[in-house]
Amino acid sequence: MGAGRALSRAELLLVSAAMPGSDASRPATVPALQDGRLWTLPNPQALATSIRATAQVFEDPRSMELLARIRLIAPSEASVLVMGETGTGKELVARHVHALSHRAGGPFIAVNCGAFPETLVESELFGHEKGAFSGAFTAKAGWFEAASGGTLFLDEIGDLPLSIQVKLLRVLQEREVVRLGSRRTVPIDVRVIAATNVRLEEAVAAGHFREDLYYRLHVVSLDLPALRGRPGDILPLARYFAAEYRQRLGYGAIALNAEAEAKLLAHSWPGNIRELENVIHHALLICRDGTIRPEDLHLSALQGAPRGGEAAAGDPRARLEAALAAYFEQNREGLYEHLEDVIVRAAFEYSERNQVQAARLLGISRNVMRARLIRMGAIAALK
Ligand SMILES: Nc1ncnc2c1ncn2[C@@H]1O[C@H](COP(=O)(O)OP(=O)(O)OP(=O)(O)O)[C@@H](O)[C@H]1O
Repeated sequence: MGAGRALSRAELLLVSAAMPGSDASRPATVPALQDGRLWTLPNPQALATSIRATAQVFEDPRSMELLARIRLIAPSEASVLVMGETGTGKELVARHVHALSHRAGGPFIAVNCGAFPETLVESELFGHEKGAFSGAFTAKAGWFEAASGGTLFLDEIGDLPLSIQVKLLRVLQEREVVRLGSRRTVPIDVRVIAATNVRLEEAVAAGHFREDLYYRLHVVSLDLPALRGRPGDILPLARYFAAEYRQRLGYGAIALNAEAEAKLLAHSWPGNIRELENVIHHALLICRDGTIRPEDLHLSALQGAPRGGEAAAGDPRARLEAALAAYFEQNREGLYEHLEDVIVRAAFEYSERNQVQAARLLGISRNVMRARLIRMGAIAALK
């Protein structure tokens, strides 16, 4: 891997998987950058557990109703529209629908429609042929093809430009895609779950969202209540996150005292479950002798305005990008070297420390892989 070479798709995938906060909607773990490290490595076991179990807390009666509805609709093939404020668990619910459907053995692909400019979103969704536009050096399947046999989760569907909405409607009706720059139709076998945190009816009335697409997606809908509307979930979720992070951080037993619980119950949770998760994670890092007290709970001053939490905290993606830009500026010299180390290490961990598999994943020889791991101190020279 020579300096200055562009990263391949496999490498980029590994890097993005290894990035904390790689999901645009999650707050980035920017402090890691200040330690002079770009990415922390995912713990494959923790990752596997979270994906396998997608442990969920549904204890409030409203959540239990939701769970019953998920179970009811999961086996059907109908498109689903998941609605709810930011952080209410739309993606988690979509994964659950997928896991309980006949498509559970197929891929689940989650895409944030708002994260791509109009010019890119079309080729990302539907794919493109080589030479379809400047920069299309190779042909590429889009998300619809990639999700074949499984589920495509289209988050922030309300952000799709109108021109793409027309095309999406066609694809859903015809069940086939045409890659950009091609005339050939490719049949697709994908269930679409779309999500929105804006009222799509209002977007339809304002002319920002096509009515026909709205009805097409709305065959089945799941309306996720805000956390303040399901108070019975607050403490079970807090305990769940405390246990989860305690384990990840390797801490001993953790308990919330009664005053801390009362403080959690009194808050309005504008950032919903994601905010609660962050609050508990933070509390765990600063609490003493295994007890979370009210002073360990740093709650936002905002009161329940949809999307308010995120706006006040600043767009996490923008924060990460700014931090990355600063880091790139300061570390131009060793950057590629560093990226390569991250990729090699991530591949090694993903392959459960199997050198042959890791080498295969990156398309390099085992000897190169081994030499690299020794140089990085990841394995001993005489092993
Ligand atoms: N019922 C639940 N039990 C446990 N954890 C949950 C539950 N619902 C959501 N979470 C967790 O809360 C966080 C936010 O959930 P998720 O990303 O699904 O929300 P979202 O509504 O898709 O957010 P956004 O609108 O910002 O895309 C995730 O870490 C998720 O695992």
